[in-house]
Amino acid sequence: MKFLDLAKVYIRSGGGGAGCVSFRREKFIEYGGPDGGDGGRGGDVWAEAVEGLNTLIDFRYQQHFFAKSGQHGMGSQMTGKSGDDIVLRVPVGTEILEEDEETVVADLTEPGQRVLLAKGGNGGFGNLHFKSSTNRAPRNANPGLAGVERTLWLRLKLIADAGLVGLPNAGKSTFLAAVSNARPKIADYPFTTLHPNLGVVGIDGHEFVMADIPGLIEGASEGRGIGDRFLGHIERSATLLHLVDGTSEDVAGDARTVLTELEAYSPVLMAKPRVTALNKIDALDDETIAERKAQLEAEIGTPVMLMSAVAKQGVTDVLRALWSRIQPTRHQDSNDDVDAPWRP
Ligand SMILES: Nc1nc2c(ncn2[C@@H]2O[C@H](COP(=O)(O)OP(=O)(O)OP(=O)(O)O)[C@@H](O)[C@H]2O)c(=O)[nH]1
Repeated sequence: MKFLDLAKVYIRSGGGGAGCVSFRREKFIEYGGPDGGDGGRGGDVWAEAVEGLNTLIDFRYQQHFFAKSGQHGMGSQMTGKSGDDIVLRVPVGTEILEEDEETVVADLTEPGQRVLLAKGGNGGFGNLHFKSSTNRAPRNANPGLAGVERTLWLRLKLIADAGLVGLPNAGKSTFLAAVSNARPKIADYPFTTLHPNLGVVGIDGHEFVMADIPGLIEGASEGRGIGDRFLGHIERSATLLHLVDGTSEDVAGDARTVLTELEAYSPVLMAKPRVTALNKIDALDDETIAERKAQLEAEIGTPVMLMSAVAKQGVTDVLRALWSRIQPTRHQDSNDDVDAPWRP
């Protein structure tokens, strides 16, 4: 699944139709009064958050959204037809920003939430409207109001329950593929994960969303590598899974690198409940496993779980540990009814 988290769209609401100047013309009726109808309203452009979407990829193929203008008014008091509204269907969690990429127009956090992005122009009045006691044959009508044109950014922050962090090649993609419905690209070189992937994980009858974030490297929070671009996606998640490659000679140093980056990027991320797992234990003998587990625990100061994504060893325990940290936040969400994480 390809993931696009930023999309630029050009929108325009429809202009209003012009009012009509017309007079009633019928046989045997002389000086029929004005009967010019009003112009139709132009179509609005709306955005609506819908469930079941988790990327903005559709907006890569279509970027222009122009609503139709209203039709002009006609004789015999006929109002012009209104232009149809257009609705941009976006994933829940999409922010809409002005062209400057900073000013927030809307933050769509609930399914069904709608925001008017550009209002269609009103139709102009036909000459019927201008009839008065002093002017029984008005020859004036209003033009319709013009539509509104805007350039906007759509920005999607993934709201995953669990975020996967670790150095490139720690095995994050392999793990996500092993435990979820996601099928990320897996390869034996760093930075395979150019786009974060989302997967739905099932454990003991519960489901949660896990996001695979491209590998962090030293200096990522200052803009090196590509991990930093995606750290924002996991800012709102309930917990993090830190995977450490057990085949590395320096597991403590690897873990330190990742934690330093998290700390530098955001204290919020650092403060999240975290599960740390030593991965790829299928490739190690027992002695090495024990040694590296001890080194890692000494470095981070919390217990380390043992796991192999490939051999599916220890995986269930890791998922249970994650779920035990996610569950309390779900409870809280349903009570407060605010900022509920997105559910597929
Ligand atoms: N032996 C062993 N190899 C593993 C395991 N998990 C992953 N690998 C291998 O490690 C390499 C990297 O795995 P990925 O899942 O692509 O790693 P990643 O952390 O997603 O890497 P980036 O996407 O580059 O950040 C691949 O060759 C995997 O086959 C495991 O449990 N055991």
